[in-house]
Amino acid sequence: MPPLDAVRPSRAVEQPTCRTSWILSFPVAHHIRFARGVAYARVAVTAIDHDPAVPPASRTIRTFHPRRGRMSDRQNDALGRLWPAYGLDVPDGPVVPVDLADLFGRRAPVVLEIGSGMGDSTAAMAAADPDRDYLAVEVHTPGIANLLDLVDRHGLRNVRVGRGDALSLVNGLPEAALDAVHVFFPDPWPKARHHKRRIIQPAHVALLRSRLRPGGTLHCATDWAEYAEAMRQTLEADPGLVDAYGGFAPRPAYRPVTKFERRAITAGRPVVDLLYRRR
Ligand SMILES: C[S@@+](CC[C@H](N)C(=O)[O-])C[C@H]1O[C@@H](n2cnc3c(N)ncnc32)[C@H](O)[C@@H]1O
Repeated sequence: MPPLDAVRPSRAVEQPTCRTSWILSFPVAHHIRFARGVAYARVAVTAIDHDPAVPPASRTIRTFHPRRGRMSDRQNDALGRLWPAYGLDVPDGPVVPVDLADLFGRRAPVVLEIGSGMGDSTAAMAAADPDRDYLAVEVHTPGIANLLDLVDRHGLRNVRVGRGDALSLVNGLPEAALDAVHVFFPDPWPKARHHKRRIIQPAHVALLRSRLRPGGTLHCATDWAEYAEAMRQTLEADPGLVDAYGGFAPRPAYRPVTKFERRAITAGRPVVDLLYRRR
């Protein structure tokens, strides 16, 4: 079996059509279910329970760049075959409740990985940690397809892949639903006028924290020094979080070194980890 980071994209691809895609009209909420490996949408009329302490995250300012992608035949095939069983479309607009036990077919602690890129870290961590479920969220289709291919090749049953804005997905999760949230090497948006697009900012952190169980961890890593300091200040300022390490932490052994991180190391940019717990 090839190493987890051996896949290289090589061919242009259309956006996939997914059996879980649908258009929603407020106030009817739709509920995602998986049965016998097939995803389908069910109409439910439950109201969504918003935490009034959490300011709504902006729906117009995106934290990601639109990117074109190329995919290998293998990734195309993985996307077509595995999306119905492992994929979760995250629609824009109205909040859609996500039932994690339905999604994974069991009740286990869930790790949310925001911006999973090509999915190498997610696949490696999920393989090493079968007692927890991993929900990766990405907007970049080749990365999603690559992760599905890794899931297939490594026989991972504890991974699901969301396609869309992670903040929309998090809004649809119940309070305290997550064991951990990973935000590894988020886009740094270095220009001052773009800082509002950073994923680690007070409103987003409050939202993420609200979905962590008490004691659950928010783990961020970055190679961008100025963003690292801004992250530290933002996480310190959140009244519901406590620094689990006491400043920048060394890379925990469970976090694999990704291609992206290797590039940063080669370029001489030090990498820092930040680990905070929900009180
Ligand atoms: C710089 S890459 C890092 C990828 C990966 N974590 C790694 O370490 O290799 C950041 C990724 O986050 C994704 N991203 C940014 N904001 C997102 C959001 N709101 N929802 C889903 N994905 C997002 C981007 O598409 C991009 O692939």
